[in-house]
Amino acid sequence: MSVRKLASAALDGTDVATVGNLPAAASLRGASVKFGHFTALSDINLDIMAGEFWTILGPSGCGKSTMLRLVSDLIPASSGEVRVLGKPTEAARLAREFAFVFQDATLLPWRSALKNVELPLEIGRKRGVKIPLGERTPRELLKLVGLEGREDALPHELSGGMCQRVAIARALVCQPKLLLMDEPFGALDEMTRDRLNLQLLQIWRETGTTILFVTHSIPEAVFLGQKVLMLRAHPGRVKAIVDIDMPGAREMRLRETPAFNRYCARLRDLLEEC
Ligand SMILES: Nc1ncnc2c1ncn2[C@@H]1O[C@H](COP(=O)(O)OP(=O)(O)OP(=O)(O)O)[C@@H](O)[C@H]1O
Repeated sequence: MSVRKLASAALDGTDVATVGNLPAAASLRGASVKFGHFTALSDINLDIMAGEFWTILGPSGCGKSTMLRLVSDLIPASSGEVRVLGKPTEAARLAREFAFVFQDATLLPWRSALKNVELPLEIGRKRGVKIPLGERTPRELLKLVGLEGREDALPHELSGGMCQRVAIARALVCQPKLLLMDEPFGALDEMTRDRLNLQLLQIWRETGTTILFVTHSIPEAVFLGQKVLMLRAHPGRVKAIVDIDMPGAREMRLRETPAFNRYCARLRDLLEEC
């Protein structure tokens, strides 16, 4: 069964943990998050299948970041269940099944681009964690994100977009099966963002990593996502899952097509209802 069919089965309500041999990259069953008396996320049921690219949209404070923090074991579910690659989130974290990219690149300023990318491997070795030999070395990852020749540059010698690309290379160094991205390009200018969108799609195709990507930008969500998850607020719940079905390559030209604009208009309407 293809990944796409598995995804459809999941969305039809089939228990994907038992569909075929492929576990969902992330699976949430009745998951809720409470901070004291405040419910940030309520009864979330989702299956994000291996290899898919999901974008997450929703009004400010609806729980987009909370959802990524929940999946990445930064916060526990107050009720319900969350699994990553079939494992409880803590086991998935310890097995380095996922990696996180934040809006701020959070590079160590005294380390070169290459040394920043190597950091998770060094930390892993010091902790005695066996890290699988990557298909790509840190140098090759810097090439993949378009930074060949800048390996020795310090973060202050790089632009914001370049620092974010180093952060993506660093996130990929332990070969995560799931990449969680919280507004990674939110602070960048539009042209840089567009360029990084194209590059991220190329990385996604080449690595086969599942991506969960939070954004405030409807065009960005439609351009990148195979599926857009729309959350509504108070409490954070799933408002809609919209399949983005646009044949052909995702190129910048796509943004001028009627199909693209129709998806944007539909999501704008959904957002207004949230
Ligand atoms: N540690 C915390 N303690 C208490 N409340 C929290 C905590 N973290 C998040 N919240 C609340 O949970 C809700 C969801 O927050 P979250 O950051 O996930 O929203 P978001 O959709 O990512 O917002 P934005 O789009 O503005 O970044 C908000 O009302 C927020 O104030």
